[in-house]
Amino acid sequence: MTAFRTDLPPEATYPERHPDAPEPGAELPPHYVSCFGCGPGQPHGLHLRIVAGEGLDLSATFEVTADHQGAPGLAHGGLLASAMDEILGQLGHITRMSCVTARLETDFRRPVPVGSTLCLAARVDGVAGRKLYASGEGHLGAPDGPVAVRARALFVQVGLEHFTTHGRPDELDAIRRDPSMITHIGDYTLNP
Ligand SMILES: CCCCCCCCCCCC(=O)SCCNC(=O)CCNC(=O)[C@H](O)C(C)(C)COP(=O)(O)OP(=O)(O)OC[C@H]1O[C@@H](n2cnc3c(N)ncnc32)[C@H](O)[C@@H]1OP(=O)(O)O
Repeated sequence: MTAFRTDLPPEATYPERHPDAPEPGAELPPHYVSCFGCGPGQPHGLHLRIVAGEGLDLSATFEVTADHQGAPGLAHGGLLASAMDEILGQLGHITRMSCVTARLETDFRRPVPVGSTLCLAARVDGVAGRKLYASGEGHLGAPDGPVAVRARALFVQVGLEHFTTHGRPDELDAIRRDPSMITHIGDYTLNP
């Protein structure tokens, strides 16, 4: 096991954009209505709106509000890491791999004031078996603005049983009652 690293291993390959990946420019559907990162039904969430790029990449905007403070008037680092985790995890939409985060490394390069818009960018760096390597940044104010946060992550592909085995029964029952709480595309159920 290559523990505690997200470096791309030599055996990694750069996958094709999946033929059924969302069209470039399309906004991705939230994978789960109550997701902290993207769920519209999560009142305390980040409400990221994530858009597919031309290749194996995504972009998003994150409006930093007073609810996201750590120090007075400044974003909490853990929330910035959460935003990066979300957009990096949703790269699975492009490769059609349902993944969970195994490792997330974050560099905080500049303070992020409340009231800022953070423009997020994320890309697949490579895939090795079940492992998907990804990286991304958050730019202050504009997609070419100064980098405030950088992240690199390793995601591991899992089956639906990961969620049915480990998820809390209350939420799983709610999804059984209302399957529209999670996103299905054709015969493909996104990581809930
Ligand atoms: C669809 C799109 C929309 C999807 C939209 C989804 C967006 C959601 C965004 C948020 C995502 C999250 O926060 S997910 C929630 C946070 N994450 C979690 O709860 C995951 C908790 N961890 C686990 O359940 C488990 O540890 C797994 C599934 C990650 C791995 O367990 P496993 O299945 O038994 O596999 P295992 O053999 O241990 O590991 C597989 C390979 O990965 C390597 N590996 C595992 N962990 C690490 C690690 N920390 N650092 C380095 N390497 C690691 C192993 O060495 C191995 O390499 P090799 O020997 O094969 O070479």
